Amino acid sequence: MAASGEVGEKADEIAPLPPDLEPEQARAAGFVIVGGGIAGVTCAEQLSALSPDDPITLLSASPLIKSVTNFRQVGRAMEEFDVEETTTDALQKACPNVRVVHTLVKSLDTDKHEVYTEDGQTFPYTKLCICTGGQPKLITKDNLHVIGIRDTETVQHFQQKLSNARRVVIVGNGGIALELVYEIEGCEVIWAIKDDSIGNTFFDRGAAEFFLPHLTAAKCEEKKPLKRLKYTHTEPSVASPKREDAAMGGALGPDWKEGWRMKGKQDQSAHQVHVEYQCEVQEVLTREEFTRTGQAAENFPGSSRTEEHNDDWPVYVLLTNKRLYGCDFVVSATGVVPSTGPFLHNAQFSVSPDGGLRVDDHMHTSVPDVFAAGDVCTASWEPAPQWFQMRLWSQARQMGSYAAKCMVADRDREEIDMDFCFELFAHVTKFFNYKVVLLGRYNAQGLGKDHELLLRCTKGLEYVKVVLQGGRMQGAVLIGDTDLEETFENLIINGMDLSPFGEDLLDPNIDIEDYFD
Ligand SMILES: Cc1cc2nc3c(=O)[nH]c(=O)nc-3n(C[C@H](O)[C@H](O)[C@H](O)COP(=O)(O)OP(=O)(O)OC[C@H]3O[C@@H](n4cnc5c(N)ncnc54)[C@H](O)[C@@H]3O)c2cc1C
Ligand SMILES: NC(=O)C1=CN([C@@H]2O[C@H](COP(=O)(O)OP(=O)(O)OC[C@H]3O[C@@H](n4cnc5c(N)ncnc54)[C@H](OP(=O)(O)O)[C@@H]3O)[C@@H](O)[C@H]2O)C=CC1
Repeated sequence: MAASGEVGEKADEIAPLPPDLEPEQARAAGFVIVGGGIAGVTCAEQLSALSPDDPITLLSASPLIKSVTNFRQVGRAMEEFDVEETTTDALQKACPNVRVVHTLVKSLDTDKHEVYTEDGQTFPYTKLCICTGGQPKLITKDNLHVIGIRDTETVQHFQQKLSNARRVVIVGNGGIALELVYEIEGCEVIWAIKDDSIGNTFFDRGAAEFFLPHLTAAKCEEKKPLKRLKYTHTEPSVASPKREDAAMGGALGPDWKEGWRMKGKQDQSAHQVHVEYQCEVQEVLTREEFTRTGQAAENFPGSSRTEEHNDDWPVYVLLTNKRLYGCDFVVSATGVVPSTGPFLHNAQFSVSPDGGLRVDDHMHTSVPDVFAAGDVCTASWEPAPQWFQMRLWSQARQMGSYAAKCMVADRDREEIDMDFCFELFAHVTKFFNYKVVLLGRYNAQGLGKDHELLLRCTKGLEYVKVVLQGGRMQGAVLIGDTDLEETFENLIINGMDLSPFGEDLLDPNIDIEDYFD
């Protein structure tokens, strides 16, 4: 089973070449960051803290930028925080040496150390950090019936379409799909996934079984929210997806559904989710195409829904299992493509097969003085055994902050150690209104067959899975209020031999925390 984050490849081509600028010359041009998402804003804030007298320019295509609030370090690698969309004034007030410019970057001259924008401005830099995020990787191009979700505008568009919809097809088995199938009410959902269990990106078949009843039940009563997010509706901008050459706004993140009504045209509030397992989309046809090609029910013998052929749907989705579904629109929740557009004209960039700018263990790209952080980059260093990259809010924050430290150290020609957060993968989130904590190689990613799993599950309450190899904990999935995350995080980091404990490790009658104190 594949997790979306694969272990990085060796960055043998990446050879950062610090310029021969004297420190004073270097200071004059200052730091430039492209992108006002969480990676870019965190990078700017950290740079400002480390280098309060140097000019820092943040170029962002979106008028609103992201800010992290209520940051809580809940373990050595685990963190929780709220996210807000804020105005550029707020950042400039908090960090007086940061100037935010609302503009779209068009190109870069890495020899001259200059960034060019579409409105004709030139920004020289000493050190540049690219934090341009990503865009939805859609199953089709330029099909008005197939939409992706990334920023505030795309959610608005989705919400508007949903309000008139009777049925929607959701494609993909990752974070967005998991959240949508839980949130959508008053609209039938056909969920098409490649795998044989739901939520494959985040958990295994056991955890999928735990969540399955929630696909058809009414939504759980809201517990205390894990995180709160404030989003402001924005006007179309240089970040508008309506413009062909535009960048998107900053990606949504924790609790992005709050404040958005996800209701279709039908009255009932219970979920109506039908999962089509082990299939992909073969074709998306408009009503006209469907009629023109003379499609008939007998062409789709596998389809269990013969009414598709009589009903007048705006769009039809043919799956590889030969099932056919008419629907009002399709959500392609099929991952992210790094937004590297303006930078790839510069052939010096080493790009990973997933389209990200390859960065070394100091967040340096293959181009001198150019760093990258967040969704746009691909971690290309030899990772610690229990860390891998996943395009997540938490990693965007961590990379942005670490990139800033590396930029300052590089300018000052100092050595810097890698941040501890890259020692252990840790993700705290919420699915189906349950707290979900993922630690280390939680899905035994890259461990081969030589590992064992310990499981504990109480239906409707909690699901705990531990991945062990050679008696040592390599990863864990904790669903529900298990209170085990800090202990397990320590056990993974310490690499203690747990074989003497056997299955007692998950015995609910043993207070495991006391055991290891
Ligand atoms: C619907 C949704 C829900 C999510 N939920 C979670 C979650 O619960 N937990 C979690 O950890 N992660 C979540 N994520 C992932 C998380 O939001 C992203 O990993 C993270 O926001 C990436 O941050 P970033 O700063 O790298 O990129 P982005 O937020 O995409 O920011 C990129 C910025 O660059 C700007 N830009 C792009 N091109 C240019 C250009 N040429 N010139 C100038 N500016 C430019 C954009 O306008 C934007 O401001 C979610 C993502 C989505 C889409
Ligand atoms: N709570 C959280 O932490 C959340 C995080 N996010 C993040 O936001 C980003 C975007 O989310 P999302 O779009 O869901 O991306 P994800 O990477 O989470 O999931 C993408 C899913 O789509 C599948 N897929 C890819 N291509 C196709 C295809 N052509 N046909 C069918 N299925 C396909 C992938 O399968 P495979 O892996 O086998 O290719 C995977 O199951 C991600 O970085 C995600 O981590 C989003 C929402 C919530």
